[in-house]
Amino acid sequence: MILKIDNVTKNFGGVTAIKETSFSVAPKEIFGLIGPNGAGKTTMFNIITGNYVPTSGEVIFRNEAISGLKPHHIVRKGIARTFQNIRLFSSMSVLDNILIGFDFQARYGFFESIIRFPRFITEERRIKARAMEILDYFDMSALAHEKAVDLSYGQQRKVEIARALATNPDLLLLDEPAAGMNPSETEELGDIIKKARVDFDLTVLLIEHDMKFVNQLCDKVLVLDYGKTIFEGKPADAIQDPEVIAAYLGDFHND
Ligand SMILES: Nc1ncnc2c1ncn2[C@@H]1O[C@H](COP(=O)(O)OP(=O)(O)OP(=O)(O)O)[C@@H](O)[C@H]1O
Repeated sequence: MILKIDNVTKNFGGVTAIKETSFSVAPKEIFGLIGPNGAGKTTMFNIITGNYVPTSGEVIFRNEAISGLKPHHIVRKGIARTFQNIRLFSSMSVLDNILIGFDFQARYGFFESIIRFPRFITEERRIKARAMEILDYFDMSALAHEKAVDLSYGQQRKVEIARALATNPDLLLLDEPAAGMNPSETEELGDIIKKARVDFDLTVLLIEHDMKFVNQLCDKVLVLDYGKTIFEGKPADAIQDPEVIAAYLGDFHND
């Protein structure tokens, strides 16, 4: 298993956002975390990425306990994420947004970067070339010098994913990647995620409300309700499960 959530609980004052939750994600799996609003999905992401420390329990990534590590250390270990609300630097170019993802990887020191030692310049060229390759992979190289804010919503979501991939992760966390997308953008996104899993050797953990998307994309899902697991298994079985249907108040039948 690449990721193991071991009996994690997270309390905020009197609110228990996650209660004694355990699950494991296998390498190269596309794993969906689903559940109604307030179920604890984003809290779980924040625990995995080091933004929150669990009240109890442990997050194990590639056989190493990582709970309590700072977010930038966790990125270095190979976990990247996107956010529910797009967090691009809107007035910066698409390329510069991708380059931010590379920042932590740079192998030069502070003084080298000021004096612009040859090693710094070579490294800068290498990183730019790699960023352009990633943009090309997303069919967006023509947009490299556009401001992020001038892109469509679907394109901005793709840039966010591209930036996360620039950190060279083994595990990619996507928080509602299809939110606000139209059906054709959603379909394209699903294809990209499946393709990137192979081409970037990725494991994907995603939060999503669009059950059609989840059903087509995810190998496995975990359904949370009020911080507790109510279902774990195949998405096609989840949407038939009475407890899951009750928790979502029949939402699945709306599309
Ligand atoms: N920083 C915080 N302080 C206090 N309570 C919090 C905090 N973060 C989350 N919660 C609470 O924890 C519970 C779970 O919230 P969380 O955002 O994880 O749910 P979610 O499943 O991601 O919901 P949504 O689908 O609406 O994003 C909610 O009751 C929420 O109010």
